[in-house]
Amino acid sequence: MKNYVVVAEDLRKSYNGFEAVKGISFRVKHGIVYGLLGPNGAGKTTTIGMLITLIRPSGGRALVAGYDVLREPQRVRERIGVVFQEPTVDRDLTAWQNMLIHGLIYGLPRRVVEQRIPELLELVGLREHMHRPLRSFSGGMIRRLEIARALLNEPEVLFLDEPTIGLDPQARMKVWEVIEGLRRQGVTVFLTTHYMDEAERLCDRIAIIDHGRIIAEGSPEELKSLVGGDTVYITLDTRESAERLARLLREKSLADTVTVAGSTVVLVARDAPRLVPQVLEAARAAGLEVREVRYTRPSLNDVFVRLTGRSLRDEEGDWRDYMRLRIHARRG
Ligand SMILES: Nc1ncnc2c1ncn2[C@@H]1O[C@H](COP(=O)(O)OP(=O)(O)OP(=O)(O)O)[C@@H](O)[C@H]1O
Repeated sequence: MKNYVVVAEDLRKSYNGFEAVKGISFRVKHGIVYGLLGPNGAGKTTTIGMLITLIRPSGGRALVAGYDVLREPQRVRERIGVVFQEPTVDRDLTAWQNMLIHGLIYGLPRRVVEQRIPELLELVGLREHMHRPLRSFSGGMIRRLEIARALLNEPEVLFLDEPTIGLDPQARMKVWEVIEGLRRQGVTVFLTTHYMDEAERLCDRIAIIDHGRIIAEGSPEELKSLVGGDTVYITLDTRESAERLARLLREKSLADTVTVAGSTVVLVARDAPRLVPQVLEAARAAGLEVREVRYTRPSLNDVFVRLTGRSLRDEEGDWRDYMRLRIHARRG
């Protein structure tokens, strides 16, 4: 257990008989960015709430920084940093004042806090705005300030609940850069998100959560390998050439599946970057003219669709659910 900063074992939460988190287990090692990825309502905020000791689990257990969230909540709180979905700053105060008050409430010595504020604001790119009231800050700047503030007590793990929700693309990018910087410095981060690009870019490991259950866990690469592989498209000059190449590739068993669509050979294989040179060499040796090669790698959304039959993208999910409801309504 010593190697892990966060351990959840069969963790559960019911709200008046409704089980929002249905017995989840995972372990987070030191120094990594760990993501809980899932659609709205999957149970992410409830899970983070239990880990940060704000929501009382109905069952199972969780250890954070080595302490039990139910039995030693105070010890847990001293060792974590938290940024909530909704900002919890005082907009009439400056960045510096917000941080100072937080540090003092935490019981840190004033001298230590005053020394750390400029360092941390530097880390999140806000040092030159230190003495401006937050009223003049954008949403992205406030989020970065909250990250800096949550680091004041040098937490063993930083919890971020949907760190870029509601931010414009540029502001999201800056928050991502801050999180990447923390990872380089070895800070352990536990974040929730429903954005798969965010999870894919930031996380070393991801647990995909749906309807209160973890349905898959692993590195982004491991998760994507569940989909079955990359798709490679090789376009030749004619259909006959494509069929000749397809026969050759089948004989060599280079790919899991080989099909022909017009003058294009379509392959599904585990590792496209390794396969493509071999395919080109086979084509060249047979005197076939390759006009275009491209490949796509599976996304985390493909993984989610494969596991649940639904898309992780909100709009699509909502639309599908809506259509399903309508179809049921008509049938009914
Ligand atoms: N205090 C509560 N009382 C009753 N039901 C709740 C409560 N809090 C959450 N829920 C329900 O539990 C389920 C999980 O909610 P939760 O907020 O943990 O999901 P989430 O994945 O974080 O989604 P979001 O990002 O939209 O908050 C949802 O169906 C939600 O309606």
